[in-house]
Amino acid sequence: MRERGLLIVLSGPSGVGKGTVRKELFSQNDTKFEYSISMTTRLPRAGEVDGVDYFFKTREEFEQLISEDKLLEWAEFVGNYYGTPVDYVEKTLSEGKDVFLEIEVQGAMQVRKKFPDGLFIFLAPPSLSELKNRIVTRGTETEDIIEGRMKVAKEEIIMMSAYDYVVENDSVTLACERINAIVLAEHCRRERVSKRYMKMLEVE
Ligand SMILES: Nc1ncnc2c1ncn2[C@@H]1O[C@H](COP(=O)(O)OP(=O)(O)OP(=O)(O)O)[C@@H](O)[C@H]1O
Ligand SMILES: Nc1nc2c(ncn2[C@@H]2O[C@H](COP(=O)(O)O)[C@@H](O)[C@H]2O)c(=O)[nH]1
Repeated sequence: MRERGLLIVLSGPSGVGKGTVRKELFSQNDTKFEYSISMTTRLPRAGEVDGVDYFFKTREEFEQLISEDKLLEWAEFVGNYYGTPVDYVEKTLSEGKDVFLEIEVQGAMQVRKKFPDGLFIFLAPPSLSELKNRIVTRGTETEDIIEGRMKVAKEEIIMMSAYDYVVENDSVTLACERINAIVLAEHCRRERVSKRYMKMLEVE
C-alpha cells in the first residue's frame, strides 16, 4: 500500500507573512507540496482569483458545506468563514503527496485533533509592532478590520506552544529555509521509524 503524504499546517497571525512565505516555498523547484485552496466568505481582494487564491462562497453556500460535512475544519475569523475542503486533502494524502494548509489557529487546532501525526508550524512575527506595520502596509484591510485582526493575533500568539515548531519570519528567505529543513527532518524521522519496523518484521 502506498504511504500517505505528510499534512503540513502553517499558521500564524494575520499579516505575519504566511502567504508570502508559502508562495516563495512553492516557487522553489524542489518543493513538492500540494497547496489546499481554502473556501471563504470574504470578498476577493484586488487581483485575487476564484479557484486560485480561494474558492469564494456566500455565507449560505459555506453553511451548506458545513452541514454536508465537506470541510476538514472551519472557523469564523473577524467576520468571515474560512475552511478546508476535506475531499481534496484526503485524496491528495492518499496519493502519497504532502499537503500544505495555510490556516488560522482555531482551524489548526481542529486539524490537530483529526491528524495528530501532522506537522504543525507556527509562523511568528519579529514583534507586534512589525506585525501591525506589515498588515497596514499591505493596504488590503480597513482600520476596523486591522484592529480586529491585531486583537485576535495576541490570542493566536499565546497558542504557539501548541505547535511542533515556531519559525520566526524575520526574513522570507530564512523562514523558507527553516521550513524546508523542518519538513526534511520530519521525512527522515518517519522514514527511519518505518524502516526500523520493516527490519524488525524481516528478522522475526
Ligand atoms: N519577512 C518579511 N519581512 C517584511 N515584510 C514581509 C515579510 N513577510 C511578509 N511581508 C509582508 O507582510 C505583508 C503581509 O504578508 P502576507 O499577506 O503574506 O501575510 P499573511 O500572514 O498571509 O496574512 P493573512 O493571514 O492576513 O492572509 C505583505 O505586504 C508582505 O509583503
Ligand atoms: N481556519 C482556516 N483559516 C484559514 C483558511 N484559509 C485561510 N485562513 C486564514 O484566515 C485568515 C484570514 O485570511 P485572509 O486571506 O482574509 O487574510 C488568515 O490567518 C488565513 O491563514 C482555512 O481554510 N481555514
